[in-house]
Amino acid sequence: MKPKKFLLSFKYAGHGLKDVFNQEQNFRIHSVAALLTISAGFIFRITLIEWLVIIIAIGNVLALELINTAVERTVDLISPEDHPLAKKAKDAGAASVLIFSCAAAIAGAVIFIPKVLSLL
Ligand SMILES: Nc1ncnc2c1ncn2[C@@H]1O[C@H](COP(=O)(O)OP(=O)(O)OP(=O)(O)O)[C@@H](O)[C@H]1O
Repeated sequence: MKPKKFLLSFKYAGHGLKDVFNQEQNFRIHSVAALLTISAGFIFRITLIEWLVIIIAIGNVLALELINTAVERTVDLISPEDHPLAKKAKDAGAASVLIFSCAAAIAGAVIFIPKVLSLL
């Protein structure tokens, strides 16, 4: 790949990120949750392994939100009218975000609940 093309791919990814952040409320909610979780990580001085779990969880939730938005927009482009397959595609995309968000929330609870309880 040419260096210019490689750098342009970062620019296009930045455009995608900015656009989804501006357009999608769920992505903004997950971004705020990510910032709060990272702040909690610093406050509770979590371990290196705990940081790895948190960073992987946050990265995957946000990446899945971006992919889900891509699915939604592609479906809207291909099938502006209601169609049972359009619904199945969108609902499967939404379910992927839900599944990983639940897993990330459980991982966060396993890491942070004992630390919060130890303060009581
Ligand atoms: N073209 C379509 N055909 C059939 N069902 C659809 C279609 N578009 C959306 N739906 C369904 O309607 C429900 C609500 O969808 P809605 O349009 O509110 O959200 P979305 O398009 O999935 O996401 P967003 O609001 O972020 O664009 C979902 O179950 C979705 O699968």
